[in-house]
Amino acid sequence: MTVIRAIVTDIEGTTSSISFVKDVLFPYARKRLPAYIETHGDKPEVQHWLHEAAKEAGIVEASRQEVLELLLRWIDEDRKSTALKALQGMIWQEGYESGEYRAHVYPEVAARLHAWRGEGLHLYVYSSGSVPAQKLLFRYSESGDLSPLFAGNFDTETGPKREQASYERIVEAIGERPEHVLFLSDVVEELDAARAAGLRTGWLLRPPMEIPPQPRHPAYTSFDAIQL
Ligand SMILES: CSCCC(=O)C(=O)COP(=O)(O)O
Ligand SMILES: [Mg+2]
Repeated sequence: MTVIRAIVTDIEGTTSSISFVKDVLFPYARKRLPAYIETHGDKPEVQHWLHEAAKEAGIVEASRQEVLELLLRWIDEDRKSTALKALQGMIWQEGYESGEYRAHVYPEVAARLHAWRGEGLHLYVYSSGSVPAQKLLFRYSESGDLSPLFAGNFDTETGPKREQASYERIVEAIGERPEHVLFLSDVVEELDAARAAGLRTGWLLRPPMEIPPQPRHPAYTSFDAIQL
């Protein structure tokens, strides 16, 4: 077995519960999106992502109301749109900073990340959530500030998570050979894409999910079970 030198981890369903993202983060952003666009819509960064959302939907000359309705629909559909994720991240910042919530991480995650880092492994995040949203989540986690443990972050600006080319870009960016990189995720299609790019894979199946008799990828119910 080749040595693992770097670990790239997904967030939702892997380090953190799906419920935290779907029942806390998404409703928080959904409720505040109209007012956020109203009050921050003239900022260049917000304008950029509103424009990108309209472009993604193929709407030419979209009104602000049309883009808002589009974004609300995308939140309900859990669409992994880079523009939506960027805007959600800006809104979530207010919730973290006001102490409205802290980010869920599974109980063993912080200690395991610290242990891997202590062993000299380089840790990265690859999530559909925007890079600023990823940094906030680990900074304001229930297990304290975990953000210094990560050497880098990747989001869908690197490419979709179910495409081989995205993982090829990530290993190139981190400067490792793919066989020395372990990708952790709860989504089998993401793991298939990572394996196609030559990475090692680990499938997180958090209880009440169960490991199937012949899993397509090495499967674990927690980070503590992962064999490097
Ligand atoms: C960065 S926290 C928000 C997570 C999010 O918006 C999301 O879509 C999660 O996707 P993942 O790729 O982490 O499963
Ligand atoms: Mg996931």
